[in-house]
Amino acid sequence: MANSKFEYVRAFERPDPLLPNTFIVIRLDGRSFHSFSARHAFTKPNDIRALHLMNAAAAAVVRDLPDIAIAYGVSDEFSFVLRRETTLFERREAKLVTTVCSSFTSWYVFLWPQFFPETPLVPPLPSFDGRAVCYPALGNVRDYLSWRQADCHINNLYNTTFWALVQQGGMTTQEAEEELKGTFAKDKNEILFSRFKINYNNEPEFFKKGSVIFRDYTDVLPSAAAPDSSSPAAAAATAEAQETATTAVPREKSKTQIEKEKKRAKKAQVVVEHVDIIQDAFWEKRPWILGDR
Ligand SMILES: Nc1nc2c(ncn2[C@@H]2O[C@H](COP(=O)(O)OP(=O)(O)OP(=O)(O)O)[C@@H](O)[C@H]2O)c(=O)[nH]1
Ligand SMILES: [Mg+2]
Ligand SMILES: [Mg+2]
Repeated sequence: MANSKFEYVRAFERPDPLLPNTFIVIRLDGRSFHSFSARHAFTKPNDIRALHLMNAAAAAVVRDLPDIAIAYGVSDEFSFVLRRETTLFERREAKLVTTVCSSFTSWYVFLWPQFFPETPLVPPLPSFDGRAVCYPALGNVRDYLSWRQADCHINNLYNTTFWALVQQGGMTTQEAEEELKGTFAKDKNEILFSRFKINYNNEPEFFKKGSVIFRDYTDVLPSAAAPDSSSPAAAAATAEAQETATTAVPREKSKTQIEKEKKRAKKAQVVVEHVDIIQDAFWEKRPWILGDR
């Protein structure tokens, strides 16, 4: 069809590709969830139904998009980490962020009745903002996820103590806030234990650690954790490491390799765990998550 005289407006659109060869983290956060949670009578400090709903929506997004290597969620936020070599949507920022954000929101609303059968959604309906950040090194992504998990711990310890003072200690919210001003973690642990017989260490891992979602390849790929160093694959990996040590050219994958990986990703189970991702153990056990596998 011939171009219309209006078509020149297209030239005003700006390309927005994200930096190549970097991990892409897309973080979503619920809009005004302070009032949304009150309007829907979430239990305090943690509403297990709401957290399961967040996880179910995030797991559905991870299933839809095999390029997501891992996701981490706490409270009303979720971070999705895309593989360094992803070419999904030509790495266009707006397309990536809006797709992840709107799919997540759709799933959240769609699944709501399963998790809140007695509580109909009341407008303003839930919405989420989203942003993308590129991280060049694996260490940066590890630190990003550690930052979110450390935040989860700090907030959960504060909220658990705050609501114990209010719900069990009979304080007003203002009094509880005053009581906790300037306290350190050990003080909050002490308040919980001495006044309410709560040992913070025994609180559910779900609340203390947040939720980690990833594909579990242990059944699909038994050798993932310990590749045989004499295998052709290991030799190729060494050759590639030597090459990238001098050139750092982003690795192009063949179509067959991409197809193979897609099939493998489809077979793998998407799991939700509440585990430490700050220490090395989680990553050493699952090298495929942020590595090249
Ligand atoms: N009661 C309850 N509230 C929760 C729970 N999870 C999240 N929230 C609420 O959601 C808020 C999330 O915090 P923020 O994301 O910083 O604040 P927000 O109100 O969503 O505001 P914006 O993100 O700036 O739009 C918390 O402060 C809580 O009030 C929960 O499990 N139970
Ligand atoms: Mg929010
Ligand atoms: Mg938040």
